[in-house]
Amino acid sequence: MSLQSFTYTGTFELESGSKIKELQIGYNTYGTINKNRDNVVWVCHALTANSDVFDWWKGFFGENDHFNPEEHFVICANILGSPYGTVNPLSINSTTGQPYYLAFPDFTIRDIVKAHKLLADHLEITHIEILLGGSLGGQQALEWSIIEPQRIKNLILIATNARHSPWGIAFNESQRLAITADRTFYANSPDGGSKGLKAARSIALLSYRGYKTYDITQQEDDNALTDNFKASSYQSYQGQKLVNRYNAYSYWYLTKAMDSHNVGRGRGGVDKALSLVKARTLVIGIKSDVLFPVEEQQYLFRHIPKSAFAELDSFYGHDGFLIETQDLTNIITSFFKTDVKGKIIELQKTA
Ligand SMILES: CC(=O)SCCNC(=O)CCNC(=O)[C@H](O)C(C)(C)COP(=O)(O)OP(=O)(O)OC[C@H]1O[C@@H](n2cnc3c(N)ncnc32)[C@H](O)[C@@H]1OP(=O)(O)O
Ligand SMILES: N[C@@H](CCO)C(=O)O
Repeated sequence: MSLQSFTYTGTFELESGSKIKELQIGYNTYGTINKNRDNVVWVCHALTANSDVFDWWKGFFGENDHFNPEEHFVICANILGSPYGTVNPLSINSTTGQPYYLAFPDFTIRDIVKAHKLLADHLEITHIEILLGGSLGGQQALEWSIIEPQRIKNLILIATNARHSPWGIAFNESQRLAITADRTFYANSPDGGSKGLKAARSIALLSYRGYKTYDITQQEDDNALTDNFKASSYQSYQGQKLVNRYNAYSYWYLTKAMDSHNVGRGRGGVDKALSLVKARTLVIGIKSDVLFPVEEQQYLFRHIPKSAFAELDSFYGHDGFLIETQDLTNIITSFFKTDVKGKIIELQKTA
């Protein structure tokens, strides 16, 4: 179904104590909820995706895919701060009548999840059969499973972590430095900071892919070349591709939200928080992921009570979670066929 919208008319209080009035949330649904209300699949999207999961996760979500509207009622909501239908820095601040831009309040992964909860309540979804997400989406899914263990039956965490790492924060800070080096960022206009955003995305790409990805896809045949390399134009192209569909303000705030992720904050530490997850959990890591290395998912596996672990082999690195849809389908199919506790799922490769 096309983009739908829900506006929470109460005052939405953020973890920082700041408040947002009239929280608008854009979301997509696919399929129909069944009589027992036990076919809900809720997807938490990653950094720059949107609620149209049938568009960006094709091969995994779609008419003829593993998660299809015939069997499942799929929901994906645009996250707080993202520019695809939910309140974000380019939205009009009802108090001033002007767009927020840099007056948008800082928010955390917990605030993003709090908005998901409001939407779930509004849609009367008391039971989520499967909650899943990769990367920043996995951070939300994990956080949600800790605060509402009764609502979530199965949890699938892909290429994610319990607490954002110093390495991940450093990548985000370098991207923010690129954005703020573009002084137009402070102009508070829809395309402010575009050049900075382009540079930021090219930095991010280095963490989403890896040496091997570039070696395979951007290798030169011409030994005589001294300039104008494919790898250079690729960086520039990917940076511009994001500028064409996103804005520097949402990106800046969302990278800050990612940095804030720590399930142990105020809960007596990460291990204690992970022990609160009641969902039957599948944790998937990607061998070549340099941003969320597989040790982070093994850690989740060791500390979430009813969990299984699988490793996915992809030369794409972290972004493999968006691309290796057949392998994801195979792993998830195996997971739902077995009753697992502390099980390592071997990936069954299809020819
Ligand atoms: C409204 C919307 O568009 S929403 C978009 C949805 N996006 C999301 O949800 C975010 C999540 N998705 C992603 O991050 C990405 O789409 C991924 C990871 C799934 C795939 O990344 P892609 O950029 O498609 O793949 P890849 O890294 O192979 O790059 C291919 C692109 O780079 C171009 N390219 C490849 N090599 C070069 C080069 N040397 N120089 C210039 N361009 C190059 C290709 O022509 C291709 O261009 P296209 O995207 O216009 O077709
Ligand atoms: N490529 C992903 C970020 C990595 O999780 C996105 O742009 O959402």
